[in-house]
Amino acid sequence: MTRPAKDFFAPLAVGAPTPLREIPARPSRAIHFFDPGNEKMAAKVPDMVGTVDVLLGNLEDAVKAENKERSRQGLVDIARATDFGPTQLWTRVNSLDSPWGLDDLVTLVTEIGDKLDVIMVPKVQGAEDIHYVDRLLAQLEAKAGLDRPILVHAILETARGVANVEEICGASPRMQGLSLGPADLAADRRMKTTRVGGGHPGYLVRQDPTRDDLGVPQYDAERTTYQQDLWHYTIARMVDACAMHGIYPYYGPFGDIKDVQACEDQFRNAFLLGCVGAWSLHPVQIAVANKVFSPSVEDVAHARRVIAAMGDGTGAVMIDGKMEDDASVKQCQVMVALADELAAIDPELKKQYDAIELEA
Ligand SMILES: CC(C)(COP(=O)(O)OP(=O)(O)OC[C@H]1O[C@@H](n2cnc3c(N)ncnc32)[C@H](O)[C@@H]1OP(=O)(O)O)[C@@H](O)C(=O)NCCC(=O)NCCSC(=O)C[C@H](O)C(=O)O
Ligand SMILES: [Mg+2]
Repeated sequence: MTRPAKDFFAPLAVGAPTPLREIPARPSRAIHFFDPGNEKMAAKVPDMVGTVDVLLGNLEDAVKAENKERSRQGLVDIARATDFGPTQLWTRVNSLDSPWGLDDLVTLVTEIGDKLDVIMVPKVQGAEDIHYVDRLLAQLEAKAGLDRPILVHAILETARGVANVEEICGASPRMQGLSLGPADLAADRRMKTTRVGGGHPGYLVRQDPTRDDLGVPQYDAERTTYQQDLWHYTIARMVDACAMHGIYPYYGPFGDIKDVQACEDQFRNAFLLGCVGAWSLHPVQIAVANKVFSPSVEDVAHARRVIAAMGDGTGAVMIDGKMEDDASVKQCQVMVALADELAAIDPELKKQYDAIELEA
């Protein structure tokens, strides 16, 4: 049974901080993964502060079993030694059924809980996983004397998780957002792709055959094919569930590091559908995510024009031959609100948005 409404925002342990009523819209275009136990990667972290919205110390998949403790301790050391300024610090802990998940939570919250913004929980199956983490975090926060709650981000990477996506999003006031985990999800669903995210050339639709003068289909004639997005359905479900609960959806990883163009396309599909960011696995993907998840100057200029022309936001006007009304002004407000949030933390973007405004 879910908690009654009157108890939903009550702390789950004596001395734990009061849960937030609203999840702040903090820019998180790129969630950059690094292994805190990898000396080369860890050495790069201090210089990445301020260049990326989120730095995430990854303790789960991609960290070898024999290095789990080293990576956990590495994250504690980095968090203590680094001033993260405007950059958020997240972690991805090991799954709740693994030998490391409990120690990850206990160690990180009690030792660096004051530095951690969000804990990403992999392979979430249903509300029961979030309830478990919720109560444990409250106990640990109380023990550590934390004065603000750590937020929780769930990765959607099992068929059961997808089926339960709405209840996962609404399971706790700590829920900050969801990411797609396309590799684990593909395996769990028995999809026949071995790629880490992105499309597949076999997932396509084909143009109808042309016909000869007698109307006979020419099956052997060349026909254009159009590759489709394998992840469209899941991302759309995530976006609706997140929007319904006032939390944030993210595309996950794109494993073909060298193919920055296809990465950009996959990220843009997610952006257009409503996602606010994606994972970056390699430094080269940070710029891709920052570009894609920032509204273009043209879109911001257009949105501001529509808002200005619509006055109190009701009625209908024509702009450049197109009808704008109460609904389209709301779309424009989404665009401008995001631009304002990003401009507040990204001086280069601010300059671009301000310059367009002057020209308009
Ligand atoms: C993908 C990598 C293994 C590639 O590493 P490497 O071969 O070392 O790349 P480069 O030689 O191009 O690296 C150049 C330098 O940059 C450093 N580097 C590389 N990646 C990072 C990083 N993420 N953060 C910081 N620094 C990084 C290298 O050390 C080189 O340094 P130097 O030699 O001093 O110049 C590697 O990028 C990597 O391991 N990335 C992270 C992978 C990861 O986190 N995977 C887990 C997330 S995806 C997932 O879990 C699937 C999901 O859950 C699902 O189910 O779908
Ligand atoms: Mg995974």
